[in-house]
Amino acid sequence: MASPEIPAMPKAMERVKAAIVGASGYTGQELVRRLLLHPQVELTAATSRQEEGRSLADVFPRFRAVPGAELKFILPDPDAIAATGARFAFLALPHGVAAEIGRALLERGLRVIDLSADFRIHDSAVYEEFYDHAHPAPDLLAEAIYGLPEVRPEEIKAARLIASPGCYPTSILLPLLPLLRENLIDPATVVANSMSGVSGAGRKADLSLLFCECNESARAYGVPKHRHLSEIEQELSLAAGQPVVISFIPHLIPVNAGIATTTTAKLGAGVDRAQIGEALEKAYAGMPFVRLLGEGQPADTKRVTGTNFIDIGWVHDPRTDRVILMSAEDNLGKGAGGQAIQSFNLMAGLCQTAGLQSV
Ligand SMILES: NC(=O)C1=CN([C@@H]2O[C@H](COP(=O)(O)OP(=O)(O)OC[C@H]3O[C@@H](n4cnc5c(N)ncnc54)[C@H](OP(=O)(O)O)[C@@H]3O)[C@@H](O)[C@H]2O)C=CC1
Ligand SMILES: CC(=O)N[C@@H](CCC(=O)OP(=O)(O)O)C(=O)O
Repeated sequence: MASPEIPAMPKAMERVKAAIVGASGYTGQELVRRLLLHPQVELTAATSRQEEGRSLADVFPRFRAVPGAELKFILPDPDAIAATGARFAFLALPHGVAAEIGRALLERGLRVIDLSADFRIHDSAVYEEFYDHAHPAPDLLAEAIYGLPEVRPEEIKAARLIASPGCYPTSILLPLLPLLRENLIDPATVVANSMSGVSGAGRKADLSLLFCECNESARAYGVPKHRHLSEIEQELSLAAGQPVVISFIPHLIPVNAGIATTTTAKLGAGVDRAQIGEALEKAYAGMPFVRLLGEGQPADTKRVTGTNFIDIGWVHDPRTDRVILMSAEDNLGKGAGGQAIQSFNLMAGLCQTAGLQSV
């Protein structure tokens, strides 16, 4: 009997060289974790002003013995980053700073995936209204693609500059967009309540974020005009084909990571509740990182933290004729670093799920 044929080993693929600017923060650390283990990426640069000269493994001991973690932090100097041969740069920097470094890297031929808010808002006047300073690079706004891979994959593939969405917006937009596109809800009635873990605020010293201030505690903040409303309303309005204004109430809860969002809206006239489930299925069938839980199933942050999934459940309340959408994601995963890598995979012509399959 002939022995079974041994499949040929795939040829070693050339790795795509990538840099992380702002690698010592929370989203930077998530990018490091994912990219060190990404089968088709070589991390060539990681920046931090405070950690310059130390290795990734020294600063983050959990990466000890992981190949590549001997890489040393360098200063966020665009020439030094470009000199490492990186073709892509992830910006995990505060807004305002990101646009300036992003421009310098684009000028040096890199493709940029920005995790900050700097390129998310198409209108620089709206950016200024919500971020309280003039836009640092308004001439680049026209080419930036709002990077929701489930919504505009083809534009992401061709992009030079990605504005990766915010954590709260991702959890609000993905459940709502299909319903607005299909006119299933009344856009004037949308209310979104979100709860975020403390890593959402970044890795910085802030009295209100100390353990004793946050632990065993929950509080609303940023009301009534949290800065994420600018990008949420922009994307909802595009989907609805008319201006949409919503109420959004974020809350801080005492967990390290995870966002749970509950969004409600009145059903449109004559809409049957079954159309809600159908629209979500139609929008996300086959999408690797959107898990539809179905009718009556609440989403739970415990099932998504550490992953790139967003879970979405829904229920109809016949007393108020409102649909209640329940979503959960990791703010550092699908809400930030994971989603940015999903866009990067598309841009680099890789499988969308590469490096993102941990559960
Ligand atoms: N945390 C979250 O859940 C999410 C965050 N985001 C966005 O991603 C970006 C990064 O967030 P996050 O990781 O939380 O932030 P952190 O505060 O945790 O990290 C910021 C990083 O930027 C570097 N940095 C800060 N200031 C400068 C500067 N002036 N020049 C160069 N580097 C600088 C810091 O290193 P050093 O000071 O040593 O240089 C650090 O590496 C932000 O725009 C944030 O709004 C988006 C989605 C979710
Ligand atoms: C808990 C907490 O403080 N969260 C942050 C949102 C973090 C985030 O997503 O910032 P981006 O706008 O860059 O996406 C906040 O409310 O400002």
